[in-house]
Amino acid sequence: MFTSIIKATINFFYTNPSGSILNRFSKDMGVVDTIMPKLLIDAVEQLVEKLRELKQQIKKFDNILNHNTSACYMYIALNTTFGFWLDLFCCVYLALVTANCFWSEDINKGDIGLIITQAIGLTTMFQWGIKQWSEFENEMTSVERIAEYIGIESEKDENAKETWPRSNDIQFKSVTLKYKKDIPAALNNLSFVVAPKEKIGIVGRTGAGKTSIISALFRLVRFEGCILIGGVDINKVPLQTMRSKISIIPQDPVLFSGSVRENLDPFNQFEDAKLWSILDELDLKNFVSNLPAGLGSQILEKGSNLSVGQRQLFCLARALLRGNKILVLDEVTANVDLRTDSLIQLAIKTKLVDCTVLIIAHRLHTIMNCDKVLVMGAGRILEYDHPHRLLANENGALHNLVLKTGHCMTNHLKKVAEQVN
Ligand SMILES: Nc1ncnc2c1ncn2[C@@H]1O[C@H](COP(=O)(O)OP(=O)(O)OP(=O)(O)O)[C@@H](O)[C@H]1O
Repeated sequence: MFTSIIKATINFFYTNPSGSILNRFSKDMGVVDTIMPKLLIDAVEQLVEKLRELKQQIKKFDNILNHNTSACYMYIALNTTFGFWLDLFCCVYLALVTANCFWSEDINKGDIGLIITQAIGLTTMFQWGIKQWSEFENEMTSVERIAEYIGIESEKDENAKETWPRSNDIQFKSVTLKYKKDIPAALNNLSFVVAPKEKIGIVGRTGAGKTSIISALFRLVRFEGCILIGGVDINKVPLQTMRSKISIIPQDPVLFSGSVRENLDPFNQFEDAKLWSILDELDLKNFVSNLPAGLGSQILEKGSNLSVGQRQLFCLARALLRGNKILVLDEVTANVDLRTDSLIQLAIKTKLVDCTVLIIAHRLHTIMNCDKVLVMGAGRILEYDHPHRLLANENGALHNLVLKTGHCMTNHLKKVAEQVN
């Protein structure tokens, strides 16, 4: 660089300021002399280090491969040796049998052939049996490995509270639920309290958010805010425990292919007498006892050999058996005849006295006996009070809903108005 600069044309010195030329001789030369060699050395060191690690890895791999191959080799060698000794043993046995045939005078000559072929058949069977047994023994390692995992220590469920819930009150605190980010919330800052043993009817137009309340209660969808049952945040209770303590009878009742007994008591926890008494209470006793095998009679997948009403009643029977203190009925009476409807209403009144019951209803008369009615609209609470008090308010949401349901309920409304007056 120095020689080139010395021999440079004068034009170069006109166009390049002396500071810039000095910079090449000071800073740039400094970088080339001090920093670059260090960087290069570091880079090469890293490469060498990697190569060394790679070499070690290859050694390790070779070692492991050697172990594996020697184990395989031992296995094959042992198998071959075992086969060899087995063959030898059988040969000795055959030789002894044959020799015995020749030396023994009692044996007919014609039988000798038969004895030898039978002995050969026997040894073949013996060899095959022993080989299969030894294979079986070898494969037992899989059983051992499975057994090892069966016995592993389970994670301790610190939060599992057998006693939960101590009381069956439900409290929604500012619950907001959104199914997707870019759509409006299905529940909007919802807060209400259900006292223990209260029967609450949940009504509202389609899409108002009734089912979403249940989705939040069962933690089917994530929500903001909190829901307390018995004073405990349900998010802090293990999901399995939480769901097992709330019974739900969905609109489409869940029955599976199996006996009546299995459908009522899937975990076989109750005596037949208890099952019959529940069936009796729900007016199903006659029906089941007239079936060919009583409690052992078959119910088809989804209960397709039962009417919708019977399916609902069977589900209700199952819920009653479980004895959970919180029950959710989702549009239960929407598709049933009036008799089944009144049976379900009666069961709620008489059998579920100690239970907190949430009833989502389209048929408004079904929730008129409830302690309170929650009227939903666009994910918010429009009204929440005793049904008769709500009906008395002519501008109220429930009053309007009832007016839209037609003649039968309007009469009911008149009666209520008379009672209130
Ligand atoms: N899985 C879902 N994904 C996206 N949006 C949903 C989903 N389920 C419900 N929604 C929306 O959330 C809102 C409330 O629905 P929800 O099912 O709670 O109403 P509902 O009152 O039970 O209605 P219905 O009486 O017709 O059953 C509706 O706008 C609905 O479109």
